[in-house]
Amino acid sequence: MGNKKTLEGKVAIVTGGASGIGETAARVFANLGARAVVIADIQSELGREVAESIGAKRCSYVQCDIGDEEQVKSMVEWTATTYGALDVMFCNAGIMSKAESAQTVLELDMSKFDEVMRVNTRGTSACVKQAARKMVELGTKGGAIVCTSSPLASRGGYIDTDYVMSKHAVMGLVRSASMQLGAHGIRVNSVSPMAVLTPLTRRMGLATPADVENAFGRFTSLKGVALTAEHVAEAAAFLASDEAAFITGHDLMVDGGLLCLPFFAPTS
Ligand SMILES: NC(=O)c1ccc[n+]([C@@H]2O[C@H](COP(=O)([O-])OP(=O)(O)OC[C@H]3O[C@@H](n4cnc5c(N)ncnc54)[C@H](O)[C@@H]3O)[C@@H](O)[C@H]2O)c1
Repeated sequence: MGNKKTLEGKVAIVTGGASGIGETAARVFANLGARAVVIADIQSELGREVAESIGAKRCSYVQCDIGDEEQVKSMVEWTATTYGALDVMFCNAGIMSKAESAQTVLELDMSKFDEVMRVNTRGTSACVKQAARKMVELGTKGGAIVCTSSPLASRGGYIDTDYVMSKHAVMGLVRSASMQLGAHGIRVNSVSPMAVLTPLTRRMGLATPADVENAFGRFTSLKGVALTAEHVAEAAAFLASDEAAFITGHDLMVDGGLLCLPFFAPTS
């Protein structure tokens, strides 16, 4: 990353900013000149620590369960009132069912399904809706909404059916919102990272770069680079910045070529 302050003066919200990709995004956004970064999460201790380490002048933590629209609305209102603007909404918070539940269609645990949908689909929708309403109300110029999706939103899954479905829904949201909000000058895009080491992947049993390489290395064409949360955060920052001023409705794959691989290997 260069020294360009591509988010200079912007006020940004990062949902799920207490850990993983969101935490890194909060730091990257601040480094890129964001005037204020609001971390919206349910892990209050972690979230406050991250905000303090970025600096009280630039970063705040707000307790917010994105599955509850009223909490999202209050958090967005608080941000706009405290900092006088809302330029960027990074809808990044997301969950997977616990590792012990493979969530294949035949074994689908519907209560786990409901929780994944409540956060990933309903919660992300509430975040896009409330951020967009506030941007429209404030007459924000160049408002940008970025969601964290997944390459799994473009394919079926052997397992984690609920998670795969939830990310397909996020893509429907991004595409529809980009069409509907374009008239207000608001761009809506997504980033789709391949497996990157975070607390989420650790809960799935992937704890080291070697674990990720063993599990997914053969599925990427790009060799010699390990995906990091910084790569994903920088892709999100690009989409959030004015450098992406004519990009909307786009899903930016950060997948090392995963989705470009052919279905069949050459036989000779
Ligand atoms: N890590 C990966 O390999 C990977 C790959 C593709 C997509 N993603 C997506 O990236 C996003 C971030 O995941 P991560 O890997 O950083 O995981 P993570 O578990 O480290 O971070 C997710 C954050 O979201 C927060 N969160 C969970 N439920 C919430 C709720 N109801 N309201 C507010 N915040 C909530 C958590 O507290 C946590 O801080 C998710 O949307 C995930 O689906 C991750």
